[in-house]
Amino acid sequence: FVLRQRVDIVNALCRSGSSEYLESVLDILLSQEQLTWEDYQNILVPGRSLHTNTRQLLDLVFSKGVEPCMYLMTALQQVLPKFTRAGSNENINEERDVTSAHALMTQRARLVRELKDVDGLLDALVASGHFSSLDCDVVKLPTRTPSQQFSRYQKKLSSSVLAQSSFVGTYGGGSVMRLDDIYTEGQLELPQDLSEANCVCVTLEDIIGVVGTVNTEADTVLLSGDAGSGKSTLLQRLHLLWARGAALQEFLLLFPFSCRRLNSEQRELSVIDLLFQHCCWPDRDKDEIFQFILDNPHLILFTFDGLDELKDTFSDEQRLCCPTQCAPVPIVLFNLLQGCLMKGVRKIVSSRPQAVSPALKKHLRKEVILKGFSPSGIDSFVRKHHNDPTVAVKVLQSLKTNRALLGLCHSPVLCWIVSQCHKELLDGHEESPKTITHAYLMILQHFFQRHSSVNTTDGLSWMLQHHTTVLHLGQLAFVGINCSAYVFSQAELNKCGVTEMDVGSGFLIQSKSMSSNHIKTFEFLHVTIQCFFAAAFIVLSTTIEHCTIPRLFKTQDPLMAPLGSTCFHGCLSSSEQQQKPLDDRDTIEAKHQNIQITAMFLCGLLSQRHQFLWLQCCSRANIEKRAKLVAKCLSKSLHKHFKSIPQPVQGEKKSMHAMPGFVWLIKCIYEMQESAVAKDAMSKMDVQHLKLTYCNIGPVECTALAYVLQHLKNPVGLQLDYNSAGDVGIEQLLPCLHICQSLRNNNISDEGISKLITKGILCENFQKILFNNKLTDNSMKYFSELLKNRQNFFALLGNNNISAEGAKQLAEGLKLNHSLKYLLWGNKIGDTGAEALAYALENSKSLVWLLVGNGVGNAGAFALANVIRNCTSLEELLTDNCITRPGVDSLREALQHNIRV
Ligand SMILES: Nc1ncnc2c1ncn2[C@@H]1O[C@H](COP(=O)(O)OP(=O)(O)OP(=O)(O)O)[C@@H](O)[C@H]1O
Repeated sequence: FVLRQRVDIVNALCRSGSSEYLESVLDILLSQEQLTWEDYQNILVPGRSLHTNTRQLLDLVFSKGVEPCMYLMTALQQVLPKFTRAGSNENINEERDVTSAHALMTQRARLVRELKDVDGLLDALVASGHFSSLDCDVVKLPTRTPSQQFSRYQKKLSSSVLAQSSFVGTYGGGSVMRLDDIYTEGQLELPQDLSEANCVCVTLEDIIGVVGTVNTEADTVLLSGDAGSGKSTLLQRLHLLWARGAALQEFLLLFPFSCRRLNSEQRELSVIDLLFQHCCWPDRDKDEIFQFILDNPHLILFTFDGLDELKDTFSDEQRLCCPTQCAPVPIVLFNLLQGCLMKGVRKIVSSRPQAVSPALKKHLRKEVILKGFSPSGIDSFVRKHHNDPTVAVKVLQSLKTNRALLGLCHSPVLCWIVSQCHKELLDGHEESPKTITHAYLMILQHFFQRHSSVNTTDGLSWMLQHHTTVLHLGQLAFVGINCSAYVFSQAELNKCGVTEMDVGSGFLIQSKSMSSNHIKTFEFLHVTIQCFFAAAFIVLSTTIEHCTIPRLFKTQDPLMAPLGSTCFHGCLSSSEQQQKPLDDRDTIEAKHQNIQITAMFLCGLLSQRHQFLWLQCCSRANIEKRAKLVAKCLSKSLHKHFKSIPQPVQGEKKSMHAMPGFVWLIKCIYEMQESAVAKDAMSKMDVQHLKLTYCNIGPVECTALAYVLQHLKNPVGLQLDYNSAGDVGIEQLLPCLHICQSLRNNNISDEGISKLITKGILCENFQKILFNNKLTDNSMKYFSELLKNRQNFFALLGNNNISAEGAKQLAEGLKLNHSLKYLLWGNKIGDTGAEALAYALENSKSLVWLLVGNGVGNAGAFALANVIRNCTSLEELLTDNCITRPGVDSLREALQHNIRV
């Protein structure tokens, strides 16, 4: 019967599209011991189609012999009573015992799923005299099938993930914001490779998808991005979508970890402890659930947020392969990332870029970079943040007029600050901020005033009123930054004098935790806010050591000692005081990145603009002394940087390839807003060429760069390729465009281009711009104008989005230009565009590379034959287009002519 009716059985079990019937049959066969747990797993393979699973059941039962087949028929009859077949009915019906017990059996699978309150049911049965307490004990033994235990665990895990991911942490201090209401897509990109390709934007799904994979054998995806770029929030979004069943459904279990919290785990743990104790405890059948995880790694996803916050540096030296073996948590984590442990489980790890050492890169499946908000992202975030659309419009308008502030808003954390402080921003009492420090001071004042009984609008009194809170929180922050501690116990709060009232100011929030150990801990709203308080402490404290400030600026020095001040060591636990050996330049920078952010805030807080705040609570002499010291340290660090530049090879220009440390020092100078400091710092820069390629320069860095580079003694050639300046950044760079040579791969669109070109026409240095950006036909009129006026431009517009229409406009300018060598590869100008260009370029003698990859067909080829006839410099013309035989013949004929000439 099983063999004969195979098709009907498969159809009957799968007709509903749900696996409910199949699961019920399996449950029955399991309870009758006709199937083993192993059989069950072989049949019900998650992710495989229902039909295949059902066929697997039939094959297996058939191979087991007649008796299991009889049980299968009975089970089918129970689960699908209408499923009757001639020849089988009588037998089945004979054996059928239509009792209520039987009815219960039929409904078994559904009842098991739906019965949540077993205890209540048992009580009722005992009360009605149907059950003894002994019966109850028997029922309470674990009698669920493995799939039911598993789905129960999955439900528990997803409901705790849902609870943890629904709200955004930064809206602490009383206000709560749902992630759904505020989440705004950030700009996600794959790393730009060296082949000059356009940067590739990706979506949330692509983080796990195949796009951008560089090592198919590795399981770890890196999500990298600067401080406050939104990495934690993006992971939180992924968690939320998974828990809701809206994304990542190929994974049955998702285990989210925070490296920040893993830091506090002092015990040695095994993977099993890590999963169950730090994420979700299985109330029963722990071993079976773990076995399921081991057997199905492809159905499991781990996320690790903030690898840079882990006290230990990634290393692949200590091997751990056994999932039940205990080891220090960082060792377990590193072996998971490498795939030594639990190979096949997919991992997403987020980190600031500086913390990604070459050792880790070897083990990455791919990298995805989060670049903060795009201009439209800023718009949408501000609108989401304000229920009242008129307020949102006002905030956006005010951003339009303050371009430096708009630049800051590309960083989501700053966009959040600006939106929170919209009242302060819009009331016009104060100059609106253009430095990061100013924005953070604004949020400080905003939080204090929100909780203050006295409504103070002038800066004089708010700082005075709250300066002890700033001091307490500052000390806690400073101690933490010094030893990479971001989670604090109540005892640590007490040691730094942090009172309940200080906590009430809203800057500290209670840590979220999925761990089974429920000790209350605190963390700052955001780690950059911790850096800000640490800097405020350095300004206010009367007890810091003299060397603290110089040490802040020595963070590029590999052998730098910790900031440590003996008077604070009392605040640290002995484990915190143990500094780990510094072993690798990349990771040293990572460990010090928060110290660098602290140093940047210190520059801002001691700037002339903000000194008045501190003068209310500290002596003028003290503040002025510290401000002088900071300026001196900055200048010294930059000079040291310049001195390290090697002498040029004979005949070449002296060139400096800036390291990330250079960009940080420039940002510190910008925060100080003192042109004397900028001038002094630049006075020693003795290079002819400054290469800032791949330096992660976004709009904020462009503002700082333009501020400082204006003070150069002699102009340099500035190369800013492979950064993310974007339209807003370009605008900030205008004052130093005269020294700029190239801006390839910078996310520039038509909006940014008009201003750039107006200025670019006047800048002789500007020769090689704008390949691999986002330009369209709309900006070709500006380029046409530029080409008419400038004869030393040699490369233009490769890999943008220009079509025939744009090519026609450009042709106008090209007629008058005799310098261009490289033009328009990787666009989509087609035949019509090629014809227009061919006409304009008829007499060109300079072109080397033209129209590769542009969808040009035969008509275009015929037209371009003329260009070939006359232009002897051409090396590559029409590779990668759609030309067929007639077009090729015409080009060949032109080439022969060219060669003869
Ligand atoms: N996509 C987003 N939508 C809405 N708000 C966001 C988004 N990303 C970040 N934010 C806001 O910015 C704050 C900082 O972001 P987040 O903590 O995710 O940055 P991060 O990259 O993890 O920073 P760090 O490296 O310093 O830990 C968030 O608390 C939130 O207020």
